[in-house]
Amino acid sequence: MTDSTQLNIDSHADFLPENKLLLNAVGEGIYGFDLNGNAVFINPAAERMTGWKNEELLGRNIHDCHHHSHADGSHYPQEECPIYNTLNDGIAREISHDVFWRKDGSSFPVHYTSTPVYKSGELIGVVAIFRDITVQKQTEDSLRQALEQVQAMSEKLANENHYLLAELADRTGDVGISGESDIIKQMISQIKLVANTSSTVLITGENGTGKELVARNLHKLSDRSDKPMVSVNCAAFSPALLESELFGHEKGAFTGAISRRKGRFELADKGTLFLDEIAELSLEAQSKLLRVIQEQEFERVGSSESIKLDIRLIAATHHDLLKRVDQGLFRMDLFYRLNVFPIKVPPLRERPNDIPYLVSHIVNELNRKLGKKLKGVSKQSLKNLMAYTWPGNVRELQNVLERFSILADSQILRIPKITISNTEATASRSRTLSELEAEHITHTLQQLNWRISGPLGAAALLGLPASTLRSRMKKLGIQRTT
Ligand SMILES: Nc1ncnc2c1ncn2[C@@H]1O[C@H](COP(=O)(O)OP(=O)(O)OP(=O)(O)O)[C@@H](O)[C@H]1O
Repeated sequence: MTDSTQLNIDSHADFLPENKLLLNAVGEGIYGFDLNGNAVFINPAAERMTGWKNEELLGRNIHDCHHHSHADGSHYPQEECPIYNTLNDGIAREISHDVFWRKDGSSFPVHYTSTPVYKSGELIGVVAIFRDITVQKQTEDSLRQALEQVQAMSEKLANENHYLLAELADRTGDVGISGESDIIKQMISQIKLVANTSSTVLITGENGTGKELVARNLHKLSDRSDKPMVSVNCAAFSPALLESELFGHEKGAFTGAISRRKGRFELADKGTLFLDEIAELSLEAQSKLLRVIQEQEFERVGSSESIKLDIRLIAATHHDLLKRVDQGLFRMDLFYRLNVFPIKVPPLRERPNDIPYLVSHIVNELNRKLGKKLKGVSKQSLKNLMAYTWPGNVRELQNVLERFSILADSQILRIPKITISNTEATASRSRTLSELEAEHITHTLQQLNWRISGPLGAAALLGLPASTLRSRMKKLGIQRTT
């Protein structure tokens, strides 16, 4: 039997390597065993690794010195030792999950081979060659740990992503418009009809009715849904800033333009641009917008280079735009360009039957937001909510439910009758809108002990910024009475 897994030598003396220099030079530890399992040579690397000296082991059965226990400390009987098994059956072995023990009682992981040695076809001993694989094991362990961490992180990210997508789907999904009234069903079918075209849509409706929600659904149901929907609230910028916000600017186009900046039009290319509060655009910005719509191209502020665009435009306003046209505040040609497909979002008072659906949707959202386990509202509460006229529409409903959710001490919300104060007492004479508004604001303030701002303040309940509420109070002459 001659193959690469056995050593063949001519004389017993040859079992001791002729070239001691070579034996001394190799980095692997080498033990030679005779047929009785006694050590016949030990190289310096083996001495270094185990701490056992040549003279301590020569002529001895050394399993008990360096191989007496498994890594967990349990006894390692000699009959099971691969090196001694090679002595018995002459079969070479390669082992990588084992430990050798040092003289000082510590152990180290080893990779070793046990190779039979033959002389004239007869087995005369075994050579064991071993390597300390501590560093390799440490590297493997840290790699495994790193992989486990990466896997845990990737699972966490996947879960978060799933959660965020679910939240997003709930906020903006194609079923995110709650309501079963005919008027809402009709609006949803209009959305589905026009979503997948490139037609410009003008969404009108009172504050808080869901115009932005409609815009998100139009984008989501369109074939542009994998591209961004970029929103701009035209009321949030001064005319000069709005222009650079929409069209971007070149470096140095005006004081403060320290670098070139892309505008929202460019960012929305191939996607949807949602211009909220469109009635607030200055006449100058209206002219520019008209040109972009007509020519599908524009220039950055401070540049003469035209940039081509492919944009689906959606605009929204709570104003009566035709009235603004009459007043000379809005360009008629722009109005007609925007009003290609009008969608009117009905006020909540025209669809009280949607309130139960909205309440259930909003309570679910509040449970997530506030970490509560609310089940809904009581029957009487639902009646009370359906009897109210909701000047602030769905946003006001959200605010009322949030306020009662924060205060709730049971899983079923109890909401008292919500009234515009003194409605009954003065019902016989018709009142102006300002009077009604003043009464409603005063009543709300009284209920909240005249707190204006903060989550439990009147501004939040009325769905207005605190600054707007203060200016409305000033205008309507409302002062604290209690
Ligand atoms: N039918 C609906 N189903 C579920 N949520 C709705 C519905 N309508 C409105 N909402 C929610 O009410 C809130 C107000 O809606 P949104 O911001 O779309 O109103 P808006 O008309 O754009 O208001 P504003 O004119 O003040 O900007 C949002 O949180 C929106 O998700």
